[in-house]
Amino acid sequence: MKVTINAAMTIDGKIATASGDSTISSKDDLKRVHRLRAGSDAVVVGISTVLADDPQLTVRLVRGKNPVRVVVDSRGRIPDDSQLLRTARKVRTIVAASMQASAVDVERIRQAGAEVILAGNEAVDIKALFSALKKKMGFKKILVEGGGELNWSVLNLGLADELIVTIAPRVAGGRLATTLVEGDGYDAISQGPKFRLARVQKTRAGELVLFYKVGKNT
Ligand SMILES: NC(=O)c1ccc[n+]([C@@H]2O[C@H](COP(=O)([O-])OP(=O)(O)OC[C@H]3O[C@@H](n4cnc5c(N)ncnc54)[C@H](O)[C@@H]3O)[C@@H](O)[C@H]2O)c1
Ligand SMILES: Nc1nc(=O)c(N)c(NC[C@H](O)[C@H](O)[C@H](O)COP(=O)(O)O)[nH]1
Repeated sequence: MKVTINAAMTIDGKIATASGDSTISSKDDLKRVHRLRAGSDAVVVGISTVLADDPQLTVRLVRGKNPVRVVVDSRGRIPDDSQLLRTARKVRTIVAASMQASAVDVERIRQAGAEVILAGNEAVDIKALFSALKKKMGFKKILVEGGGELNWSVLNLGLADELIVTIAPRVAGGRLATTLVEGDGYDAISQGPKFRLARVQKTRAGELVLFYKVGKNT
């Protein structure tokens, strides 16, 4: 199973401002993201992205099929009025929760038409989730669209094969702004995974799109 992380960030490495604005990619770059989605079996985001962006996670800007939408949501907090749950009967949607989710919320999410996968006691067990997506659902290509906490988990667990980052000609600043990779972080730079730059694209909007192959954590 191939796992790709895709995100857009400012020159100073932010994927959202401290107040949650993540309007970063140009229209051209968003078309590339939608093409990426159309070529993926599933697109995965963290619950904080859902709460901040209320995303549809569908293919709209180009022709192509919708991927299955997966939300990593340990406590089952996804709102009933979220676009994802409101359209869960039209576009297959999976909520990955942990034992922290109440039976009431699990049932509420199922009633909305989404499937629930339980994996993990506290945080969602991402390794177990990805294994289920591969073995139970037969998914071959997973697109992780953030945010920063989910990107950390996927990278730190060594689950990512590719990282695609769009650097927009913008600066967000803000010591509390969300960065590309959040989480506990490494003490030493050398502890983190290594990346091989495979391709660089420049867009008409002056963005740089960097395509990395992910090595294993050293
Ligand atoms: N610019 C971009 O490309 C981009 C992409 C996605 C999100 N964003 C922005 O990022 C922000 C959200 O990012 P974030 O880092 O706060 O949260 P996130 O979207 O990565 O969600 C993290 C949350 O998911 C849940 N979770 C459960 N198990 C987990 C696990 N094993 N690993 C990680 N998370 C787990 C936890 O509640 C955790 O706090 C929003 O402002 C959004 O707009 C930007
Ligand atoms: N590549 C990229 N550039 C951005 O500028 C941005 N904000 C995101 N954010 C990732 C997130 O998962 C969803 O792309 C958005 O929340 C919007 O998703 P929709 O258009 O509603 O499907 N991703």
